[in-house]
Amino acid sequence: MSDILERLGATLEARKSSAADSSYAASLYAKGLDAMLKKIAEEAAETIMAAKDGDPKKIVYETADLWFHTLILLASQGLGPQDVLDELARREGVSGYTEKASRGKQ
Ligand SMILES: N=c1c2ncn([C@@H]3O[C@H](COP(=O)(O)OP(=O)(O)OP(=O)(O)O)[C@@H](O)[C@H]3O)c2ncn1[C@@H]1O[C@H](COP(=O)(O)O)[C@@H](O)[C@H]1O
Repeated sequence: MSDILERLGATLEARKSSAADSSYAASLYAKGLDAMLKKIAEEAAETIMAAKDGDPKKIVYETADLWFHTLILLASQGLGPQDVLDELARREGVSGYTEKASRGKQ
């Protein structure tokens, strides 16, 4: 896993036991699941708008915000970036068609 994802995942895990007013992540955990999901929806919309604008710097910036907020969601559910990387690794070399078919959705 990339070092930054590993460090950020560990930081976000630690923030789960921090006081709500001590950090941005801690405040979002305290607000609860709906607040986390709302931020993900907002950041996804901002990423889409950046792509529609065709602005590479904005796309990267907004995608970083989106990833960051999904990492908060993962941590809140007892998961971390390694879980997603493991899933991507599992899919390596498996075509979308094969994957869908194996789940009986084709
Ligand atoms: N990578 C990030 C990061 N990316 C985005 N953000 C915050 O996510 C929010 C993004 O929300 P918006 O773009 O909507 O901006 P906003 O209007 O300020 O947000 P709201 O007030 O609407 O929630 C901003 O407050 C950003 O500061 C981040 N906050 C923290 N991190 C990392 O998380 C670590 C822990 O952060 P704390 O929990 O603050 O200690 C830090 O050391 C950083 O490495």
